[in-house]
Amino acid sequence: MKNFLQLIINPGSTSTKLAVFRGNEPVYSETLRHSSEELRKFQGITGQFNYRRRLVMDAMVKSGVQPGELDAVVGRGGLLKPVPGGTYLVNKKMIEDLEAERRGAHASNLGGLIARSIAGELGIPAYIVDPVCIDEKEPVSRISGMPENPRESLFHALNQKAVARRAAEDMGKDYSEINLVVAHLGGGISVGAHLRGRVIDVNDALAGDGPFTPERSGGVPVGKLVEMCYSGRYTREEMMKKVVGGGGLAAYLGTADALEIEKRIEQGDKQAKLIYEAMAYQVAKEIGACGAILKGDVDAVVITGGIAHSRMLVGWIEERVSFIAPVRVYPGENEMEALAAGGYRVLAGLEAVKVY
Ligand SMILES: Nc1ncnc2c1ncn2[C@@H]1O[C@H](COP(=O)(O)OP(=O)(O)OP(=O)(O)O)[C@@H](O)[C@H]1O
Ligand SMILES: CCCC(=O)O
Repeated sequence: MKNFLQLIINPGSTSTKLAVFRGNEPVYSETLRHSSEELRKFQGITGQFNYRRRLVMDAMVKSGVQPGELDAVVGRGGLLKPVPGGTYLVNKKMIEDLEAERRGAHASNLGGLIARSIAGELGIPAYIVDPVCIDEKEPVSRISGMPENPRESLFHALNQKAVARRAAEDMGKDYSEINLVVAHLGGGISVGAHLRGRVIDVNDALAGDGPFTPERSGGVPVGKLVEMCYSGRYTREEMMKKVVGGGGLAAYLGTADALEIEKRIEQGDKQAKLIYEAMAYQVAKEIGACGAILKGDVDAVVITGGIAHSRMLVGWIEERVSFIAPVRVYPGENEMEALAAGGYRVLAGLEAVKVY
């Protein structure tokens, strides 16, 4: 393995994670937390660009790594037009789309913007890897029943692809020769059908599609939703908050923290158990749907994300889906490693860089 030095930047809604990787080893890592009071001072997400860039540069100084030694800067991206999976060069067109928030606002948009800004000054390439807008869906999966409102692909592509590759490796296979159902269970939830290395269907984790999550409503009865929107009882912002940010576990139980909910269940809270088990039920139902999409030809069901740490929740899911295929659990997310690996594959010439 060559010793390429990469700066990795992963902006989330409340934090910016950064790391420096030499080859595939992290030599420095830090999570910069941003309070909501701090972020409120800025105009939307793009308005946070200078603030977060400065924090990243300060952290670089602390790390002792000389910027001049870097071979590439890799950021997590971004709400762009739909693209196939891979490592993309951050080019002018991508910067224009990210700055204009052409597909929407998302913290990961800042990944490409900050990466390009730092790399540009150093005369080295900036990349993004497996952005949330990866779209490998089959045409049939896009039909929703409402022509103006097709089903789109917005999901935890970086972690889903990284964990799928890892599961394949652990099974002694190549990702491109097996079929997997991958469920990412975090603040948002996405469940994807991976057919020989392509995510041919997945719920849109941002639009209120699929299972409910710690803080999102997921798919709800749509007729009643329309009635609520026109009832005069809620503003547009209040309705959006019910879908993303204040839905799911947070709406029923007042917290999005699965650990806190498990504590309540252990103390005998029946309502907490009902709602938490319902989330597992909906995830299992979505996994079953992906099993049908793959025509039952599934090599493994893979469960990942922060909540995959939970034996209770994973146990409930396993009870319902283990008939489909063996269940493999990879708790947490490996986004920093996945970004570094994507940059490395291109720097080492193992994979061609994609152009947006
Ligand atoms: N050991 C654990 N057992 C159960 N739940 C856990 C554990 N550790 C974290 N969680 C839960 O995982 C959830 C957060 O997951 P994660 O950190 O993957 O989300 P995120 O990164 O904020 O969002 P996303 O994954 O959608 O990008 C929270 O509900 C948290 O309580
Ligand atoms: C769309 C996937 C990332 C997120 O949940 O914000």
